[in-house]
Amino acid sequence: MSIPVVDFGACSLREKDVSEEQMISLSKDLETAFTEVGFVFLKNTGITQEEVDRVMAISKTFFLQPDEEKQPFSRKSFAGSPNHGWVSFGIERLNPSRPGDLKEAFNITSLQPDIKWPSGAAKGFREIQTSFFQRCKELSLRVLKVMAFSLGLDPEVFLSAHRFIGEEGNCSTLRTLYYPPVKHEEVKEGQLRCGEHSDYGSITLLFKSSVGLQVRQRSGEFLCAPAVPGAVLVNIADLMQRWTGDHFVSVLHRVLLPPPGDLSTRQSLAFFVQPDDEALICCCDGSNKYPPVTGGGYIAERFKASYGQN
Ligand SMILES: O=C(O)CCC(=O)C(=O)O
Ligand SMILES: [Fe+2]
Repeated sequence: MSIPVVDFGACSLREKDVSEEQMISLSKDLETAFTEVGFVFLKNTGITQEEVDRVMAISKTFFLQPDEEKQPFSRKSFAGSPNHGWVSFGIERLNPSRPGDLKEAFNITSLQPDIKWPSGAAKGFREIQTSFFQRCKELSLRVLKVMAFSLGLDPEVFLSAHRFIGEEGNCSTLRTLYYPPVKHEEVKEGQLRCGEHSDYGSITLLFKSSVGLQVRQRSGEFLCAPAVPGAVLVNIADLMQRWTGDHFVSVLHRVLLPPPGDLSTRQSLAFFVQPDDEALICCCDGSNKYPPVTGGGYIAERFKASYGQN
């Protein structure tokens, strides 16, 4: 089955109210997508292509600077926010059995006033990224509400565990990714732009500049995600699968290399939604299939498993 495209217009950020009828129809569409594929394209979310382009443009300006300019913002150099900051090229392996991913990234996890931000050539970076973070937060909360409705749950069930997105006590992250041109003669065996992985938290919003993303289907085969202009790709992450007793599925995905000779760059923006650190996540179907876990505890374990001591 391909990734469904759903019109989210009724719940768009431009709308204040949504009728019961619209909610029923939308929630059915999301439920089907999240149980069968784990991914959905949402059209008419209220987040415009111009907004996305602005974030990508300032991000690219940052990434194209020499490494010395980016070094002061390295991940791990922000006390109290270990995931915040710049991840240099080739360092991360989302699939630990492959060589390093051919990408660099900047994670925006902390919006605290004392955080140091890039300036100079990347003037405006802070304002553009933080305002996009807030837009993604608003959209995520709307999606979580429809998801709860689709499961016949109290609409607050997910929202009440996501009270502090963008504040202390919640590690939701806006990650801007840059994939430079691929020099095929230097690529190691098995190396990709981004190795197979599933995301950790509740849901992820993904905005991308071009094709290359593949999503694993039930059959085990990887399916190319098409370009759907203006749409936001939303996927279920691991903690949400656990939360729903495996009803919604979190699936592997990866980013392939471009064909030899194609020297284009690629960019994407991922908004990783995580529950609050203190939120207690119990299977929402009452099945107790998995023991309760706190949002913060679960994420810390996952980071430990994939990064070890680094
Ligand atoms: O760049 C992309 O299209 C996907 C990135 C991704 O899946 C991730 O960073 O978790
Ligand atoms: Fe991902």
